[in-house]
Amino acid sequence: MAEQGKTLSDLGLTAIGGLNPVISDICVDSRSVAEGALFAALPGTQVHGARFIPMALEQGAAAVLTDAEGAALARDALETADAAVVVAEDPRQTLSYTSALWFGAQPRTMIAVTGTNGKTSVSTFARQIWMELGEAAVNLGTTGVEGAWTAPLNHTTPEPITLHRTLAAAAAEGITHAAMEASSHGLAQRRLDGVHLKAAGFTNFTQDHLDYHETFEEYFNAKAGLFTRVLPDEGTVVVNIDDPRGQDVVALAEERGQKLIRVGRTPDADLQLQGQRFDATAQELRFAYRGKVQHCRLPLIGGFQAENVLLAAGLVIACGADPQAVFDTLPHLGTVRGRMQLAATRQNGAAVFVDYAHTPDAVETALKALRPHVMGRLVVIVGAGGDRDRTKRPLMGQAAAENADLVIVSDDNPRSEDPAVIRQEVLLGCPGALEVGDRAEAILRGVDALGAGDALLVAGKGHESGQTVGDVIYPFDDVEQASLAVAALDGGVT
Ligand SMILES: CC(=O)N[C@H]1[C@@H](OP(=O)(O)OP(=O)(O)OC[C@H]2O[C@@H](n3ccc(=O)[nH]c3=O)[C@H](O)[C@@H]2O)O[C@H](CO)[C@@H](O)[C@@H]1O[C@H](C)C(=O)N[C@@H](C)C(=O)N[C@H](CCC(=O)O)C(=O)O
Ligand SMILES: Nc1ncnc2c1ncn2[C@@H]1O[C@H](COP(=O)(O)OP(=O)(O)OP(=O)(O)O)[C@@H](O)[C@H]1O
Ligand SMILES: N[C@H](CCC[C@H](N)C(=O)O)C(=O)O
Repeated sequence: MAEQGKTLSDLGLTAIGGLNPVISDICVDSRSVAEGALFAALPGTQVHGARFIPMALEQGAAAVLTDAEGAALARDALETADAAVVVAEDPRQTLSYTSALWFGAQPRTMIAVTGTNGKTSVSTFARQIWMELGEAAVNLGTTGVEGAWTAPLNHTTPEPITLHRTLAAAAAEGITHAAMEASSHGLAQRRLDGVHLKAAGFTNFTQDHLDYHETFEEYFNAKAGLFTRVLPDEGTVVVNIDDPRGQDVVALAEERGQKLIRVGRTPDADLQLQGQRFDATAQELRFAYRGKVQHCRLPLIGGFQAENVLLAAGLVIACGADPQAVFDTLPHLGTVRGRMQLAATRQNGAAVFVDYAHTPDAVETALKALRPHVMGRLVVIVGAGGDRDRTKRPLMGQAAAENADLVIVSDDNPRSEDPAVIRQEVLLGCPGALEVGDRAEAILRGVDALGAGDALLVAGKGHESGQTVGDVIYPFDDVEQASLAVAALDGGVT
């Protein structure tokens, strides 16, 4: 855990004029600055944190970390105070390195996964494989810290102070292995730059977050930073080469001389998926690792989960595990919370699945993946989040209409937006759909529509436990609502 009594130079920082105070704490929000703290005044999307330097100094900050713009903005306050001032070209990156030094410990074997979809799944499977092999492992991301030690997280990739506090706490609890999700926001903001990775994975690249990244290329470049900046030269890149952008990641790794494990269906894959057969609850896999054929029964729904599992296996192998021992764990893997999770079954055998598909590609992938497990019709509930990329809404509706037999458009975290307007934008892509704003009612209607052999996919919220309307988070759980709907219609059988 963080030691008191570290000086600026212990944290890798050099102040103008050589001041080197002992630091009591590090923080990014002026409202929580304590006496003797280092305040990182970061350029933000709304405001430059340097505006709050006077407030931080009044509260007793012993040092300020900022960029040249911040130093200029707060010149008067800084000139009259006796705090140490560190000016960095990229203060977010500097803060990441400083946070790593402040908290000190990290689990000794760490990997990170990036890509539009599949990060939570891959990091969860990697953690499950490690635990099956007897390692004390966790995964960190959208679903919090899970595994041999648990803790809640508010972000997929937490900002560096929270991240390193969590990694140090995990290490103190004896955790030796950690699989992390690297979101594009986290990478763009250099949140992972102080993390010591042995391997990094790439799942796929499709549309999301165009509200934050201005172009597709900027979005890809943010993700590429995991391989070009965060992973060291001696690290291993594990990449899904079936995705068109996977080849770009291969090229980046080759440029740096990093080791590579290619995963995919094509013959040049090191870990090659050769065949899949599906039944109601599982899939049989045939795959080969460097030419040696393997068979296993994977107790998971959805063909794409096999890609995620093989990527996870590749990452664990990249960290030194014996490949055959890794493959022997695969039949023991479990469903990732809220990802193609069987939530309830009707008396007539119809199944209700909950999935976190919240991008056009994920809606298409999830529906296509369910087809071979389902004999009858496919019903889907789809909606899009407020205050997020608007351009994906009609595309999500279209993906639903093209791949399901009945589409119900409902609400999914409208946040500050008018839910009816969001639904209209989704409906542009699926004009024939049923519109049921209230999500509990939509689930009830979806379950009611199921005949024998049919299935319902409740898409978008996965593991989430709330519905955010305005500033209020109402308790809401798709899995629970699915059970309630089945109980209401079938008389208590779930
Ligand atoms: C859009 C985004 O990523 N914002 C992050 C960014 O905030 P910002 O640039 O908007 O901050 P700002 O409001 O302009 O303020 C600038 C600076 O002034 C500071 N400040 C502000 C007010 C004040 O009174 N005093 C003060 O010191 C702020 O702490 C900040 O450092 O920098 C802050 C830390 O400095 C982050 O906490 C914040 O993450 C917010 C909370 C967030 O919600 N981010 C989401 C979008 C996110 O990162 N999501 C990803 C994506 C997940 C996915 O794949 O879907 C994730 O990894 O979770
Ligand atoms: N390999 C994949 N290819 C395409 N779609 C996928 C893949 N893996 C998962 N998905 C879809 O994406 C959804 C989210 O999966 P997961 O949570 O693993 O991704 P993620 O990248 O962590 O997303 P987020 O960062 O937004 O939480 C799943 O519920 C599924 O619908
Ligand atoms: N991490 C993603 C999750 C979206 C999940 C969906 N339920 C929504 O609220 O849009 C985001 O914040 O964009």
